[in-house]
Amino acid sequence: MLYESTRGQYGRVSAAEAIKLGLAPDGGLFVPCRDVIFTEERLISMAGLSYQDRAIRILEEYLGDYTREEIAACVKLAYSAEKFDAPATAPVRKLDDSLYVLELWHGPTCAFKDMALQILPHLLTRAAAKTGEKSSIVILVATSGDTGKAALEGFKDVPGTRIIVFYPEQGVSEVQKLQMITQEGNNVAVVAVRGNFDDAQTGVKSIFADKDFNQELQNNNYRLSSANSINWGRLVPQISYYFSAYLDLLAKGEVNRGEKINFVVPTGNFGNILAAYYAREMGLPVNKLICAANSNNVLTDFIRTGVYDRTRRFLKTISPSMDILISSNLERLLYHLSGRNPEKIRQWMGSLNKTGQYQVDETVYKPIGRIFWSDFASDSDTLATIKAVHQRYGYVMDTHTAVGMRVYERYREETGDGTKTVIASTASPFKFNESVVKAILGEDAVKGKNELELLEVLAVKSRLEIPAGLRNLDQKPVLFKNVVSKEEMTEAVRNLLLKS
Ligand SMILES: N[C@@H](CCOP(=O)(O)O)C(=O)O
Repeated sequence: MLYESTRGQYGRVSAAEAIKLGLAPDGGLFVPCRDVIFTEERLISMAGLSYQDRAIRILEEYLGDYTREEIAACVKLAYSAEKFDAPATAPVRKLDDSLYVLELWHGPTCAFKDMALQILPHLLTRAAAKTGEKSSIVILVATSGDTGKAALEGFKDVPGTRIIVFYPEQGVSEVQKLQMITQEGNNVAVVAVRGNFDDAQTGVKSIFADKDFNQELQNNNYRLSSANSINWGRLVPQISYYFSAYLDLLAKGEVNRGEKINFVVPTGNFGNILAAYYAREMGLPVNKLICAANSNNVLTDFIRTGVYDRTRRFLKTISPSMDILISSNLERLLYHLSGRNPEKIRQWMGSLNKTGQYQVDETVYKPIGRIFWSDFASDSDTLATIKAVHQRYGYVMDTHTAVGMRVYERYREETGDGTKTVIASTASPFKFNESVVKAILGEDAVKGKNELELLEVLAVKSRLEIPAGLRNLDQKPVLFKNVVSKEEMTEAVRNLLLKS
């Protein structure tokens, strides 16, 4: 399988090259050059397999220049019992006869990002070897909270790599921040940015685009790559869990052969839902992909109108990982739906850059309406949903998952569609415990307590164990205190790599 850039100004590359580069040098995103289709028979034959074996079947379709043994070795290292505290890796919980929750947060950092970032370092180091890379790979990450910690955990102490994570100084939860600034490892760095996630992501993308700086890095034996979902190696492992969820339902007799289901995906950078789109295109029986946004509802407006407009106030919400107005992965969807038209993509992305807006044409807008449905949930909706779900099902969900749940309720009210539905649960409730405790126990329960004290409160109330990765965070030394403006991000990278 070869990969091409959505902007059409860079040659086709192997999977290893695409993963090593992260972002295409013309500013585009790498996408597979041909479609991958799983027949119904093939799908059914995977129902009895473990998560690991299902993942191998998906990955080998896309990573043609890796042997099955190499993929299997990467999968085994990534999805082991030491790393994931659920035997099923990504278990599906049943809430009622037509509603299920796919828990994607049983990895070391308690967010769905582990599903990809536990395997990406193995894929990337092999990619470097396959492409004869001599330089150290420097992973630059922009995070709104979850990707950063998951990438640090995945890449810490990986030989031949360095990792630098930029996060919005005021834009992540206390737990998320502590997880990152206490990160140990001989190749890691964490930098706060005065600004929001979009500033951090735009800053990272402009470092990738800065030819002189990249040359300077090359002269010092460094090559940049990415661990955000702009990197195909981040996205492709995420396809596996949609297959796995469906196969679990099939294996348990919850769905019949060929029966379609809906997926609800809380999303900000459009990576998670794009992985679900690929799964659907590959033949997974999916009816609707329900895109759940928070009050930064740029994606909802886009899906409803075909107009992408980021010229609006950036809001800080209680689902901070989704506080994003520039959703990078939408570019891949538009590329596919426009019939792989790089001119159109350049036009729309150019307009987004210049004016903050673009409008897609009918050929793209129509299939979007057929495949996707979208709505958003405000913070008060989110809190009310956590409480209602806890009362109704005894199930505790985090704020991002609750956004998904609320949007699903609206979907049902509006469409009457009773298709079985799986909500992608993107983070452990312990990670956003302040809002979760407030929702379930009321305002007074959080008064005067920090998020680390609230872990205990939530553990008692939910009768769940505090995940290992979140315990004792306050006793770890803070190792990173650097704060920069978005204009200083390149200099921060230079200082970390070339001057220290
Ligand atoms: N929600 C993300 C933002 C970056 O998204 P990614 O999927 O492209 O890594 C975060 O938590 O950092």
